[in-house]
Amino acid sequence: MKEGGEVRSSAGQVIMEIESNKPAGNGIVVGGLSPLSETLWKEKIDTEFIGDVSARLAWKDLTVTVTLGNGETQKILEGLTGYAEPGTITALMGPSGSGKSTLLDALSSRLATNAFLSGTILLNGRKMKMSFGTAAYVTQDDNLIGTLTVRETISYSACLRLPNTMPQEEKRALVEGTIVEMGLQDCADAVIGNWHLRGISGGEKRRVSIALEILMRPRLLFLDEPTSGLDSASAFFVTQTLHGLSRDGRTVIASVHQPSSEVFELFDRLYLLSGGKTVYFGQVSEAYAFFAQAGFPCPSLRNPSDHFLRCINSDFDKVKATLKGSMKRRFERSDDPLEKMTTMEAIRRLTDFYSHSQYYYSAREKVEEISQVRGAVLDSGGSQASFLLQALTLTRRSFTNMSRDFGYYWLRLVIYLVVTICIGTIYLNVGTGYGSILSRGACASFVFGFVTFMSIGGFPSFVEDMKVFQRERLNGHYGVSAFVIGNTLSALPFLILITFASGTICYFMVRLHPGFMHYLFFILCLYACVTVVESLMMAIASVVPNFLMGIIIGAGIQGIFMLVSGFFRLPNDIPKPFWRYPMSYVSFHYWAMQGQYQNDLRGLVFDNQTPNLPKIPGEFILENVFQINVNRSKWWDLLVLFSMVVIYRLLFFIMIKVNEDVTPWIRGYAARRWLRHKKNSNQPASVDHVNRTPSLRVYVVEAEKSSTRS
Ligand SMILES: Nc1ncnc2c1ncn2[C@@H]1O[C@H](COP(=O)(O)OP(=O)(O)OP(=O)(O)O)[C@@H](O)[C@H]1O
Repeated sequence: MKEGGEVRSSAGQVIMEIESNKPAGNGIVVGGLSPLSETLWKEKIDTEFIGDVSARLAWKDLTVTVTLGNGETQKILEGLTGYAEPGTITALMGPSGSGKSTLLDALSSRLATNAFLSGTILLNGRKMKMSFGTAAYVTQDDNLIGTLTVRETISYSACLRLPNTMPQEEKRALVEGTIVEMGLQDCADAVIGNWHLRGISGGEKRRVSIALEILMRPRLLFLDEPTSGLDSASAFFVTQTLHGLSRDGRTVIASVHQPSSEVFELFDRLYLLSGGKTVYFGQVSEAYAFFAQAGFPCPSLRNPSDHFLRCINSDFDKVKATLKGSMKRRFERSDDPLEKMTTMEAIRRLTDFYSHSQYYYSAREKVEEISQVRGAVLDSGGSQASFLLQALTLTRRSFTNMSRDFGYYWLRLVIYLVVTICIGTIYLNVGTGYGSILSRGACASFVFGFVTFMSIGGFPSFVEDMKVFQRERLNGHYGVSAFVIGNTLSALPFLILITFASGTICYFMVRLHPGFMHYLFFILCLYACVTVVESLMMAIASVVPNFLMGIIIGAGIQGIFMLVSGFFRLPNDIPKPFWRYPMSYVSFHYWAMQGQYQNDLRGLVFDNQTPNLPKIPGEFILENVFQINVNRSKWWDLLVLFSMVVIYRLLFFIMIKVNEDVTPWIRGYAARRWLRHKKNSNQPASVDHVNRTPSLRVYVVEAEKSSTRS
């Protein structure tokens, strides 16, 4: 390659011109990189292409079909053709349900598993060479950690993704540069905010979400409704920031709902959709003329974008149908051609007009032209930090969040202390009288059953954690193992504190079996149970992101485990099939009770029912009253409990993986089978065009394989 010169294909044909780091007209840096961006890209990109890592995206005859719950199929997008060039910002507009998000998802390989794609998507002339780090995707929801400040949020993200070899000052400079780029200087040290912390505004949150995605300097940026829910000033500021990002040579595509005229003017191109079809694609400045030519001129004093949406929003038909009397006559007298026909008719005319217009032909021509140019393989590969650095950063970040979020552990600690003081006062100095035998059993059952049960109180915080994880995971910030390790290590001190404090109160107030080893066993047993419940709830949160459902499922599972723990029904009396084998052995309560009974009763001597009868040794009670296997050491029970701690953490890991890989695969498989079945039964759906399951993860694996091959 010659700098600023030509690149030739093996056949000697000129395939593209590269003007490295050279600003194009009107200050747009096309293909060039700021020194900061270059640090991140140069090691990753085929040196043949260094100098132009800009993203040219083109899509041709794109159709998306989904399978619905009732077995029907529906076309959500139909034959869309368009392109996006570096240095430009494209607005996807259309009424609600027109397919904006689906188009963004299709372009960024994030389609749902029941959605099937046909047509071609080319990035730099290559079929779908896109993976986690290449294109950044800012979703509608700002899933951020509420207890961190803006600066901390961006800094942690930088540590998670920037290479280990990058000096700290450079990382800091990149963070500060991003803060300035997104106009977040004034709120850089303010917390994001959560249910108990007042934080930054909605507009600022949006900008933080965008900042996190532009940190790695992606060349292609997708945004799903970055301005929805914002007031006009915030919406303008956010769009202006995006406009600025595009002028740095990036390719920006954003779906927008009802932009003000100031916001609308900031976009370069407009892709107008209605019912999944293209109504208009071209320069924003030419849309006005297009609508006039199609017979729907924008009335003076009307915001053009409002007019375009008014023309294609069929909901207006329903509104008009409900008008009565003078309101109806007022519409009928209007000169506006729209009032003389239904919106469905207007949409039909506009789509027909577009498909035969010069706008459509020039778009196709441009798409062909872009498709011929084979540019750089854009793959920044997501995170460039080592696994160790990721795990360490996640541990630090999660620990900071846990220590600042009152609802995560502090509230639980308070409740644990209150409840254990209650237990302590109720069983105070339980002694060794005849009645204390049952009291000791009941106390142990309550502590290891109900007290550990309270750990489900952390579920809302787990769900918040999982949302942040899922956003970051989908954008390739780190892997599942690093997340699970970070979460486990950061929770450790809090769980130790909770079990140590509440266990100590309970142990000494009730005066359980005296002796340090007995005390230690009790605390370790409580710790293991609380940790198992914690892991169980995390595993549930990874697949059930709904508070209520998750808590019900968690409570249900624990309720069943408690039932077979050996207290509510003695072990030998539990029905053998299923409940005794395997359920009681699966229940962590069972092992905790077996161990704690031995820990507490063995070695003690209890009064008999009447004073003249001989005293009862603890071992006798264990065997004959609680039906405990006294030949097994209590330490074996503790060992089983700690193995469960490991198993349940692994379960958490496996559940995330299943949710990520297996569930989408099964859904996709079921949807494909259904489509095939419909085809065989000669129903309208066609599978001929269904050439792949659009799973991002599957795609990434394939992309990696093919890049290794090449
Ligand atoms: N995976 C899916 N399965 C079934 N239907 C879907 C799926 N994805 C999208 N749809 C349907 O396709 C239509 C277009 O959805 P999409 O979210 O793309 O619209 P949108 O223009 O982004 O809407 P909004 O502006 O309200 O977000 C909707 O009717 C939606 O219900």
